[in-house]
Amino acid sequence: MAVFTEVSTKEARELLRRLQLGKLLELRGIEGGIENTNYFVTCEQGEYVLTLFERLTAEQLPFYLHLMKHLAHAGIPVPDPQADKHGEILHQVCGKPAALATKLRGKSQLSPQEAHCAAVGTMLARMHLAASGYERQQPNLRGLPWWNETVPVVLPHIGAEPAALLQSELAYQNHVAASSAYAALPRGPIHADLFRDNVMFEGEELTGLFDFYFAGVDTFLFDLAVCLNDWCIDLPTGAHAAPRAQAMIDAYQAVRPLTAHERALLPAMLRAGALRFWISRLWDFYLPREAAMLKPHDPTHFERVLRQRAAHPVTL
Ligand SMILES: Nc1ncnc2c1ncn2[C@@H]1O[C@H](COP(=O)(O)OP(=O)(O)O)[C@@H](O)[C@H]1O
Ligand SMILES: N[C@@H](CCOP(=O)(O)O)C(=O)O
Repeated sequence: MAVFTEVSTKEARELLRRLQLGKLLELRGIEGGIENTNYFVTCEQGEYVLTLFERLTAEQLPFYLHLMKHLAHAGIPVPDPQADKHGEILHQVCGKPAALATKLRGKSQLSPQEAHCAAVGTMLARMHLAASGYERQQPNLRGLPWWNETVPVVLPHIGAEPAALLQSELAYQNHVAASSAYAALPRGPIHADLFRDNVMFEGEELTGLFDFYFAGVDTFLFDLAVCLNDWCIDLPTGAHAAPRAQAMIDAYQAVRPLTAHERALLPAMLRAGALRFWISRLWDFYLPREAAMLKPHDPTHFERVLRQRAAHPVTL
């Protein structure tokens, strides 16, 4: 379940009144997700998703919500946060920061084929181009500084062999980040967590991207690497799935061709993407939040992906 905070119909009605969206017809808690409280809200004006932010602060949220609005205006199918009569899109519900955004149609495609991977590649590149015009700045809060802070926190919990890999990979990524090739990578606002469960499909048509709450300014290549590491691998082994990866990369490049530096650094960013989620999963696993936290994701999955990426670099 992902209802950490119960929202009453009275509170939902009050929000709809402020947003002038008409009468509440249905309020239903959403089971998926691990970060926030989510409800489907049906009202006279349509269907929406109400999110109460459990971890992110009111200072961090405007970057994500305005990015979603910017992308929605640019024609990217993302949830569009609804404003009150003052133009405010960050609200308060049950004393927590909250947003009400349009509901996307479709459902997650958890067993993607080449056509789905191509659709993600196309939309990711379109999103990067559209996001380039977004002016607010916020770094990827799960980027290299967070890895450097968090690795020492999780190290005491894991065995000698994974600990050695974690430390050596972190050293390698610090080295890459200090290089001139890395400094030359195109960057802008990225989604940074575009896994299979954050994309909607109807058949082979991609109908939406959501869950922008790990977004931040980082390299576009890192975003592509995160997608390749989830959509284009064999999940049980973590091995690269070449046909799906080629479909995603070709579709991405048809919209935004990769630069020479991006092509050269793809193997390093595939390792960076695996390291990022290995660290966050270790952190969630060994230092879970109190109360209603769900079963954490398996950290060893991204250890396997990282080992595969290091042993079999993918070159373009
Ligand atoms: N805008 C949306 N349109 C349709 N469904 C949504 C939308 N936002 C969230 N959902 C549904 O809610 C679930 C949980 O949302 P998610 O953003 O992944 O939560 P969390 O941030 O807690 O991980 C998703 O799997 C999806 O089914
Ligand atoms: N995609 C991440 C976890 C983030 O969860 P989400 O439900 O908010 O996308 C992972 O797999 O570790």
